[in-house]
Amino acid sequence: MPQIKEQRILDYVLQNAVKGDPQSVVDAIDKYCSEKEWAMNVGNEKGLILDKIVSETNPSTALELGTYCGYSGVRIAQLLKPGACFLTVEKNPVHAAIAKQIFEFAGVQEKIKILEGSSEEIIPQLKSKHKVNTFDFIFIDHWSDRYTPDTKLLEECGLLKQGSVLLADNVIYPGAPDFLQYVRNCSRYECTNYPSHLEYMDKEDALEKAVFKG
Ligand SMILES: Oc1cc(-c2ccc(F)cc2)cc2nccnc12
Ligand SMILES: [Mg+2]
Repeated sequence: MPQIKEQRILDYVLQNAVKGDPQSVVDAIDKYCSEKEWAMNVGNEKGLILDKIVSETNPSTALELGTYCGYSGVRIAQLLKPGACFLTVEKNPVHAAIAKQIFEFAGVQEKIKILEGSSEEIIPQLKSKHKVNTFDFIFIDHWSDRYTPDTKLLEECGLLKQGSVLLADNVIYPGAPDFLQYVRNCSRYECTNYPSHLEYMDKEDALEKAVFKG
């Protein structure tokens, strides 16, 4: 019995999903986390909303804050057009290592680059070190107390352009009240709320989309 939950999730994927089939990896993680052990993947209900917004945005450049085991990274990567640049930031090296193996098994490792470290340390390096100009799409799913400071940091670092789409998970549970207050009261954002439920639970949650107006 592997010692940590994330390793057990990876083992379940390796034994139950189909190598090179991203959707089977997503489905296997959802099956394990709804039947065996809860984990903080965005899940299928919110995941379908994520899919719709990624497809509508059709980003050339995408950023994810909070990789965890790579569940949302696989969902996003499978929707990206060829040649799109997708970076995902993960502070926890153990989780980053699990996500790397999930991406490789799903066959999306060529589409996605994991940046290990804290968002506050990595965001200021994105233009210089990672040759990024601006992001078309950003999925915010790390720690809710970083949502607002990192959004401001993205603005200050010139990483947003007119039309950049920010999509934040967990704005109801665990909650990101200061982020909602910031983007909903800032004239530079056009906000839309997508009511849903906490992954694998009946608890209410929601995604918030904030489109940067420039
Ligand atoms: O989707 C999520 C859910 C939770 C979470 C934790 C504990 C609970 F009881 C309920 C929900 C934490 C998260 N942290 C970072 C990114 N996403 C998260
Ligand atoms: Mg989340």
